[in-house]
Amino acid sequence: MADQLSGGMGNLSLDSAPPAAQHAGQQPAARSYIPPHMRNKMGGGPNGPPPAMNGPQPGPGPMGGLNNSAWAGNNNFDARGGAGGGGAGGNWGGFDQAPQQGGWGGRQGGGGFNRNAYRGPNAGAGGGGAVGGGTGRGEGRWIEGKHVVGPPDPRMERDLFGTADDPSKQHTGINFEKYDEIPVTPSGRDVPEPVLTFSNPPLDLHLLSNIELARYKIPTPVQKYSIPIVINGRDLMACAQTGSGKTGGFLFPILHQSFTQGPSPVPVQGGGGYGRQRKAYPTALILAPTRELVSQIYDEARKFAYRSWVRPCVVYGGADIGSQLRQIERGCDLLVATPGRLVDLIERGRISLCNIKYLVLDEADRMLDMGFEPQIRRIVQGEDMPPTGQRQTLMFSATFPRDIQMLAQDFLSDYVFLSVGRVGSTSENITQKVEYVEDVDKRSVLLDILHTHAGGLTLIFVETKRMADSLSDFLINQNFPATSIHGDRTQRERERALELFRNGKCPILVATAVAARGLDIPNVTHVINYDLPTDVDDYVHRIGRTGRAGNTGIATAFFNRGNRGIVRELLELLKEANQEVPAFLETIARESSFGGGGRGRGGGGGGRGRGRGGNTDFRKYGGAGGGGFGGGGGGFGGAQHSSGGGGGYGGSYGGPPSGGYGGGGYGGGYSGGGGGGGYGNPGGAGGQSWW
Ligand SMILES: Nc1ncnc2c1ncn2[C@@H]1O[C@H](COP(=O)(O)OP(=O)(O)OP(=O)(O)O)[C@@H](O)[C@H]1O
Repeated sequence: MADQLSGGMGNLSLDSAPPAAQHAGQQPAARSYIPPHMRNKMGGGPNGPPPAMNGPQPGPGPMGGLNNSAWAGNNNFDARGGAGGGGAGGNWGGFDQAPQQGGWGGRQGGGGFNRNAYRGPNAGAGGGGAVGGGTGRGEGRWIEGKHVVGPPDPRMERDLFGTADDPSKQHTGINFEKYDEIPVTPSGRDVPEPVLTFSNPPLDLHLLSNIELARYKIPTPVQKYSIPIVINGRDLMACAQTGSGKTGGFLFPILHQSFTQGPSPVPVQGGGGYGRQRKAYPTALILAPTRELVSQIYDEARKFAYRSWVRPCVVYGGADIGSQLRQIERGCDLLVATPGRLVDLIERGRISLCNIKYLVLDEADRMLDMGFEPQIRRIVQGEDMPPTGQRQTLMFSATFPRDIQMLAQDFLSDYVFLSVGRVGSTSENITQKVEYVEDVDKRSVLLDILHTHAGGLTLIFVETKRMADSLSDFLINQNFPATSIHGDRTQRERERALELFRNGKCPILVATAVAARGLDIPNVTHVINYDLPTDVDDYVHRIGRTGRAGNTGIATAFFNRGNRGIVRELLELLKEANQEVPAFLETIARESSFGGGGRGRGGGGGGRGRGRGGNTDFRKYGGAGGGGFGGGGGGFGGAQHSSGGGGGYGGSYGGPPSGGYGGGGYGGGYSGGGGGGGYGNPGGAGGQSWW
């Protein structure tokens, strides 16, 4: 019974009387925060619990759980407080306004019933009582309209935040301060002024204490803008360089809002009963394309939600769904998910999106690109998620091609577009080298590089899963400590490979594009594009696995005529980032522009509106031109992918946005003859829908 009760109700975020919405900048939680400098003065060590003031007393004892019939739906039940056990509740004070009868205890045994946790009569279907917060390690609660921060947990703190010299955590590099020089171009109606520091106001004090634990001193440019934009209730599409802190860019304002506004009530019809099929009602949903990336975002969310009422959860495919369900049942306020697994959980009736206030699409262009669009549409438009205008939608990526921006509009309302860094540029923290290497020579050139490159981690990108395996086998045979990661490996194998890479036991990782986006691994000093991707945006993301958070890195690409499809864009990119441009690239670019064919995508340059320059707010610049390349391409694109119709996508987008995609190139070439304008659903290469 105790088991059933404790934890089992955790996700019943139920509240009849939502806390009075706090306006941005108000700090209701301030009382429960004890600044680090005060903790010592109050008697506790820097990490130890401060002494009790008027804070919660120990839990009410072994039978605390069922007091006052909370179980029967009679209101007085703190969902996460756990009805079970009781008694073990800690003795942590320090909240001068905290309840008298609380109890901090373990999720399983502690907490007990908390009279003061009652938050209103609308107990809803399951009688699941008050909202917000747990009594597990490192968790806080939302009680009577106030955020009551949980007690510090030194061990958890070490796990989450590491120590100052921990090599497994990313540390800012020598160029971190230079981020401040990066130009930021916001566009849209009434863009709020950026914040310059991590401070209160506007940010919640408890969030600030977590940011301090993470040793972040100043916000990165994308964070400076995203914080006030989101706090002011706006939607956002943010395009910022790889490794420049986009994760914090969405987590900080969402957590700030959550800490100040508290949880949302679960709808009465919500089916949040305590039967076997319990449903979670997260208020924030973060979608990302790969398992590794959602895990990483989840880890970040745990850091910044530490000791708060917000409980982050993560779900992704390829892993045991049972344990993910159990995790969700213990409480799920901020959900990080891959689209496929989320759809699965929705179909099983275990997650409702009706309470979503914040929707984040990380790596949004990838998410809306090939493969993911149907699931995203289903999640965002085909279920019970509140529509645009009633939720905030945030999209982040280092690249935002215009065609994807067009598509993304369906999910946004009156949004601000943020472009950080020169348009679509890569970071100058990354030294980019391009070497001419024929396919047959790639292995030996790679060995030369690996022999001379000392120290740090090396990430090698190849195009196919089979190549990833065969190249890593080859390297192992050559006595290089290598491993591989790709979509055909099991989740365990993928995790293990990343772990070995991260901790330096296998400092060489051969990867397919699955590792291209978002992964934040400290000390990756070299990225090698053994096979170049066909899309220059993919190249941008891949090389962005190095040179993060102001650190420096090297990116080497093996280029030969088979890669001429991206030669123009690559050239442009190198110039933009002040990199050395080898003469052969110029030559091949010239050849290409005289009709050398190419590989469809952008053979003639740009097309599809994706050319360099495709990362500006398309509302501002209209659909025209694909960043200067678009118009001219004509027929190159058709050569390989198009079975008819020709035209490639050279025509690009003519005309202003309202005029739709003129020119006709886009729909045509890539799909093999769809032709004629529109950005329909060209059935691109490999039979995969582009959308
Ligand atoms: N304000 C900050 N101060 C110091 N370090 C920061 C700050 N913000 C983020 N970081 C660190 O910078 C690194 C890169 O951040 P993050 O992974 O969010 O980058 P990103 O922009 O999402 O990159 P990508 O485009 O590759 O996904 C992380 O290790 C993060 O901890």
